[in-house]
Amino acid sequence: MSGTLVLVRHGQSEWNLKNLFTGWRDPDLTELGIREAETGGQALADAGLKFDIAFTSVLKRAQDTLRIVLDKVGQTGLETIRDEALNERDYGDLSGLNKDDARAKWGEEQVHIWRRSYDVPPPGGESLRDTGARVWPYYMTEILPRVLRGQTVLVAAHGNSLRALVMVLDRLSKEEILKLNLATGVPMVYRLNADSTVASKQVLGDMSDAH
Ligand SMILES: O=C(O)[C@@H](CO)OP(=O)(O)O
Repeated sequence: MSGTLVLVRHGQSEWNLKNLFTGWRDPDLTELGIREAETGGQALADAGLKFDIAFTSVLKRAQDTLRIVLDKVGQTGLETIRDEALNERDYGDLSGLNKDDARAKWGEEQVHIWRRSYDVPPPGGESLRDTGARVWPYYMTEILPRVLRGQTVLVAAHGNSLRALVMVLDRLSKEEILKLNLATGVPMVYRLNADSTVASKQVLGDMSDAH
């Protein structure tokens, strides 16, 4: 066995609450989102996890979640790499629109296809496959080598950038990943084998609803 990879989706954001497509827009966490991050951080502290390095996106909701988690595990100021490769899927022209208004305008089915198909991008935006096309290489070159050297690495990111990673780690099919909604603020702890396959996966509590 080599190292440990912990993935955590940011807590609820203002735009999750308002039911808006968010993508690369940059809303803050809500009070609930802050509490979700605290709960996730406490679960990591209770599990006795200590990190060597953290990764996050360039968006506030993921960075704030990371800061709260690091505070809970007693590692404020841990070396952190921020990269837009870990950003949420770009929602293109849908960014900032209300999800129900979009359903009224384009129909339930079309909006569902944009939100949950594997390779149909929303207008001007990214599909999950497009998101994976930037997340996977970043994982391979920046994150995985550290885990294989035995480090414990924390990644605080987004619903869809993390779904792209979970798809590969859990060997999920396109159909399976589309059904998976990651809970906010709930850490997923992966222990990896030396050949980069998953030795074990533990989800630390599952008290939060996915959005
Ligand atoms: O709005 C977004 O950016 C994402 C995540 O909240 O939404 P969806 O559930 O459609 O992937």
